[in-house]
Amino acid sequence: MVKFKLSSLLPGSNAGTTEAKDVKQANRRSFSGLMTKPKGDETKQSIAEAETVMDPPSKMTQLASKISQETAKLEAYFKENNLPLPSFDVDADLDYHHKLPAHIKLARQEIIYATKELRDLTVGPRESVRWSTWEHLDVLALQTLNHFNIAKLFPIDSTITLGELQAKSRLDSVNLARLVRYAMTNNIFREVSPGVIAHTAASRCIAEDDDLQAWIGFNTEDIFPASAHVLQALEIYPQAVELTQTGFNFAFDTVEKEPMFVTFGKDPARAKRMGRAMASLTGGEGYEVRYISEGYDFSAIDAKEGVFVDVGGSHGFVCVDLARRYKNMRFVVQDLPKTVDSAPKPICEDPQVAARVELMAHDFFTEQPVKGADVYFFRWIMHNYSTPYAIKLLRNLVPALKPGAKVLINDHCLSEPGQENPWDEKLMRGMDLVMLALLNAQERTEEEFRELFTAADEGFVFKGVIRPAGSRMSIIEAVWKPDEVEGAAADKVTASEPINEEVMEQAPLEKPTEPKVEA
Ligand SMILES: C[S@@+](CC[C@H](N)C(=O)[O-])C[C@H]1O[C@@H](n2cnc3c(N)ncnc32)[C@H](O)[C@@H]1O
Repeated sequence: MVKFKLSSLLPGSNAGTTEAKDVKQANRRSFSGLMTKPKGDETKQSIAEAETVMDPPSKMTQLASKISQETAKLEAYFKENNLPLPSFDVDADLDYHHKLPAHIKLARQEIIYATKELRDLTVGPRESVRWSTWEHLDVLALQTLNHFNIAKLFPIDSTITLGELQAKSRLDSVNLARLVRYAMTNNIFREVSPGVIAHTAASRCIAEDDDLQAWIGFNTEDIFPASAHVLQALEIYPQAVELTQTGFNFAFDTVEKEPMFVTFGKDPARAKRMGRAMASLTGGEGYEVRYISEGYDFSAIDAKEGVFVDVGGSHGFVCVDLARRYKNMRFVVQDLPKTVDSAPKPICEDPQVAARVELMAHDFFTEQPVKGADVYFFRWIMHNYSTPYAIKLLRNLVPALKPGAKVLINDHCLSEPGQENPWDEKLMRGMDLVMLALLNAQERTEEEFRELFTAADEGFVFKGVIRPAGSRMSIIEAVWKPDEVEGAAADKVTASEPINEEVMEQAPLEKPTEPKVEA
């Protein structure tokens, strides 16, 4: 930040130059009350006073005070409510953010942004850039420790020597020690005395949370190698739209052979890990499924026992959540045969819910078989595809759509740079790059979603985007030919009719159809 000195306005300085005029202007705007020209000793005194007055706190000081103020708010809340203070200790509350009211969540967020900014300023630009290139080593340590199940090898409430830990693991002593000790720099494990390891809150999460382990496995063993091959993919295929020309394909030797989902379909363990990873993310802050049931009003559809189709709905957790809230709607969860086969059966312990949620094998690159449903829902599907493929998915709905049918996309909706809070911006733009690495796909802005529907068919009327408060994801809505809703045409299938039995009984597809993008 350039700081102008009042002394530069005095006789003998470069007053009269353009630069000096600009300086005057700058000062006049900020400090109009100081512009009467002082004389003699008064001059010096006034300058000293003026400089004291005009010296605003530096960016660093502002950030430090913000951190201090917001931390005081957060801590006061913990104390007033007898909650344990955040800590790295093994018995810490692992998800305390869930318990905070909105204004305290805001204070927590402010601390997160301000600490990052203050740290970056303090480290300085050159050193920040230099060492940001080593962030993959955090991933490397997490990958290996998770893969070799190190966190599970000793009880949460006890300690273990590195020697004992090595005896229980497949890693040799040198590699085990260096990986564990690197992880400690991120508060995963701690060394209570030389060579003696204990759990921390973070290593306890890894030891106890199977979905989190799957999330780490999927990210570090699938996304991490894929990311490391994006450069190679972009060198050869700079247009980056095809599903078989991605970083993932280069990493796993499937270039021009098969898209990632086909590879996963052939490997049940890997597919299951991805499914559990998605479940872990869905429990993560800002991604909870409740934002769909709370953020969008389905009561009119519920009242008429309407049908909701979750296209690419994995194991149906969105439908189960909706069915718990809406007691009359019926649900069809569509996914690839192997995913459908691996879904829990029954899909939920509550029979009233389970009876209304049906699983169906369907390849969304083929025509939609459930005709006349009220809602076709795509959660984390459109962002898996570049525009030509995403258009194809929407077009595959068209023969099934009745006037007034809703198409809801639940994805991130990117804002202009700088509009999101810095944490959300980083995560959402991170997801955009993950999509590039795995599938040559992308996150989209509202305008890009609008264009997607327009390009798919002019019968789609774009309605806009809802972003429930607290959610990182948005609900993007289009309605099929809403002007034709009046009269008999409105319901090709009446809402109270059962879902087309023929469709529900169709043989599961053996293999997903690989789409060919039209030129
Ligand atoms: C990123 S996951 C999203 C899952 C779920 N919608 C959610 O919100 O977590 C993508 C899903 O699409 C499914 N999928 C991939 N290709 C498909 C295809 N051709 N037809 C149907 N489902 C497919 C995958 O099996 C996976 O469950």
